[in-house]
Amino acid sequence: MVNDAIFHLENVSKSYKMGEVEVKALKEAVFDIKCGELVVVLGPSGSGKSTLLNILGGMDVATSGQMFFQGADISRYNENQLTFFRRKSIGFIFQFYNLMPNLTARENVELAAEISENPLNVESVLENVGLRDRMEHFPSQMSGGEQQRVAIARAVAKNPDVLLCDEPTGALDYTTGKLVLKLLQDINKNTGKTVIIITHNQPIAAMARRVIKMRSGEIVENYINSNPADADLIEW
Ligand SMILES: Nc1ncnc2c1ncn2[C@@H]1O[C@H](COP(=O)(O)OP(=O)(O)OP(=O)(O)O)[C@@H](O)[C@H]1O
Repeated sequence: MVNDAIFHLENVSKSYKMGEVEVKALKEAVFDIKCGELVVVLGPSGSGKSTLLNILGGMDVATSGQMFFQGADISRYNENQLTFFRRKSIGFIFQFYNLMPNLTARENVELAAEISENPLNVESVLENVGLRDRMEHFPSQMSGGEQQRVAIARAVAKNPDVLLCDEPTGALDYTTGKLVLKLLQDINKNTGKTVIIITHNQPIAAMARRVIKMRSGEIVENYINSNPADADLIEW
């Protein structure tokens, strides 16, 4: 269900100093993301997508501007508050899964659940991502798509309000990538969690309710798809 803004950004900028040179990776970003939306942040390499994602997820802080999460001004948070915010509110899904190689699928998910305030049942979450028969397998015994499903289960089991996905299909073949997108879309529909996917892959934007386009550090478009496509039907 889509209702109030979960993220509200006001003139958020991020600069990096490279010796004498200043790189403006994000320039005066202004937008809202509503609670329960599926959002695709789209842009070419170097456009500032990861910079934006790092700020949204509390992994980095803006150089200037304000960012509100559920009404709270995150831009004023100290390190401890940011750590708590990341733990409680954000589930991260990365291109290369970032699973612990020496832990089974179940243990990888349990580890995340253990440090969470209000975790979901680990086995149910693994079942819901289609890994009932894979729980005792190690990452090296699973395909890329299965590993990404473990990573999704790990993010979901924390029971965060937001799933932040950084190129979640980047390391997967076409068919597996589509299955992962479908899973993210289903989680968004069935649980109402806000899902934010960053990608350079234009056709993926069709599955989003909100599309935020970036170029050279700027938000150049921000629009609503009134009729988002089923992830199954997207082609690239
Ligand atoms: N830690 C950093 N130090 C210096 N410059 C950085 C840093 N991180 C990003 N940049 C620069 O900021 C700009 C935006 O980078 P960013 O990684 O956010 O883009 P991106 O759209 O995610 O790219 P890609 O799709 O290739 O990951 C680039 O010019 C990049 O070189």
